[in-house]
Amino acid sequence: MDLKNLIRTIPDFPKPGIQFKDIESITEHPEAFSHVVERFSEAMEAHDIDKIVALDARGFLFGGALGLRQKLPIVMARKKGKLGGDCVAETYALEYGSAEVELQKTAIKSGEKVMIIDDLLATGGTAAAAAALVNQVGGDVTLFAFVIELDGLNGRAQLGDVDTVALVSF
Ligand SMILES: O=P(O)(O)OC[C@H]1O[C@H](OP(=O)(O)OP(=O)(O)O)[C@H](O)[C@@H]1O
Ligand SMILES: Nc1ncnc2[nH]cnc12
Repeated sequence: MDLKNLIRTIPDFPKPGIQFKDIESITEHPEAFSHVVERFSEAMEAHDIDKIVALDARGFLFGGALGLRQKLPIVMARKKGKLGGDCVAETYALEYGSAEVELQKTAIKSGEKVMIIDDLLATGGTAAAAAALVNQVGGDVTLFAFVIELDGLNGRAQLGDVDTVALVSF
């Protein structure tokens, strides 16, 4: 499956100079989407994951599909103001701005092994903020999974020594 070739690039979105990698070019092809879920399934075999934390918004697609495939609970880390209930929050920088992400305090039980999943790793700010949230509520992040990694932005440096899988890099 040639995922790399399938992924559409939208030039100058959402800001001039950004080459936006559009994972909808994967989800609109069920065979490719299914291939991605199987690759993530393989990557998590070595980890005894208790829960999947899916990142807002495109990470929900992959986290949702993988969680169902693996019969694991899925929780959401969302942009500020969307979740409700008692939340922990972290602010982070993006390739094209900054944002704040939240997780419900009851989403993770102390000691649970967590996989964080998103469509894309760029600067690593989003994933690192999500990991900080999981840590704040007592969880243990043991795996990061991304469909795409943007090599030039050194996002992995933000993720410490936690196992990290990315299926395609640009
Ligand atoms: O590694 P980083 O530099 O943090 O960037 C990666 C994040 O940026 C994009 O999301 P975005 O914040 O644009 O939100 P969206 O998925 O809701 O469009 C992407 O889906 C990742 O979540
Ligand atoms: N180049 C990019 N394409 C898609 N999502 C992104 N998030 C941050 N940078 C991105």
